Amino acid sequence: ALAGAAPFQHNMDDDVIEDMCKNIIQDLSDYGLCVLDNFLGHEEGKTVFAEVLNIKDTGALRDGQLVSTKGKAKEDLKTIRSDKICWVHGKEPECLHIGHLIGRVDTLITRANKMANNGKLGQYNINGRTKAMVACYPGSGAHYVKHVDNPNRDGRCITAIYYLNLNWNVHTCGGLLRIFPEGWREDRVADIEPIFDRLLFFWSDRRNPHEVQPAFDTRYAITLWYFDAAEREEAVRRYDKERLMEKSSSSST
Ligand SMILES: Cn1c(O)c(C(=O)NCC(=O)O)c(=O)c2ccccc21
Ligand SMILES: [Mn+2]
Repeated sequence: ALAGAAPFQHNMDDDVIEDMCKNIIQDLSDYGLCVLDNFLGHEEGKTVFAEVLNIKDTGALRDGQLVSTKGKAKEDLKTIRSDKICWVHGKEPECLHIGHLIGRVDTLITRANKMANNGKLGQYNINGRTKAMVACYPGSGAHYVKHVDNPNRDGRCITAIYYLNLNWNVHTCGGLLRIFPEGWREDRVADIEPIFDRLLFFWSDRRNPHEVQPAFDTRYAITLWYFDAAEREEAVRRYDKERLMEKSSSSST
């Protein structure tokens, strides 16, 4: 190892991984979502949090969703600033601990996909993912309207969110993630508190509409979206065709 490079946490031992994977497979098939707490452990969680704070301090975070301006007076737009995001590979020198987190989640998802019946997790064949989206909600009532991550088969099948918020209390800080799982009774929702070192998985498609309720303290999370090979390939093909059509129609005009 490079002199002075902190040797990252030894690999999780196998039966710990196996256990977590069984938990993920069981919960995703029963509820469409799965929560793993104390995922990295306190010390490692804090190294990831420190890198996210550094990203924020360097000003790399950009406005996420557009705050709808219609019907809102100018001044209250400022108060409800929206989420801010940036995309991280995990190989950047200032993001090595985020990279380590990504590797750990990759290990789980890959292993769970192998372990699930006939090598598919919820009938998926997971072969890739997006980069990591680092998100920050400034504590000014910023929220995220109810939405589905992947409503139109863009290839994303599992959303993985890692929360970084130390001593988060939803009663005073808000920022609750409320999922409205399809098929649950009308009055049944899944309320997930964005607490430190918590890892959440859920199906990315229309089965899991969800919203982030207004946050009154700074709220950080890192999201990865995992791809199903077939759905992604089909989505890319569709996208390329659309671009081709656009080009041919624009060139013919
Ligand atoms: C900032 N932010 C999000 O927070 C969620 C989201 O669903 N978050 C759930 C959560 O943080 O608990 C998103 O799904 C999302 C999608 C595109 C761009 C930004 C986005
Ligand atoms: Mn979402």
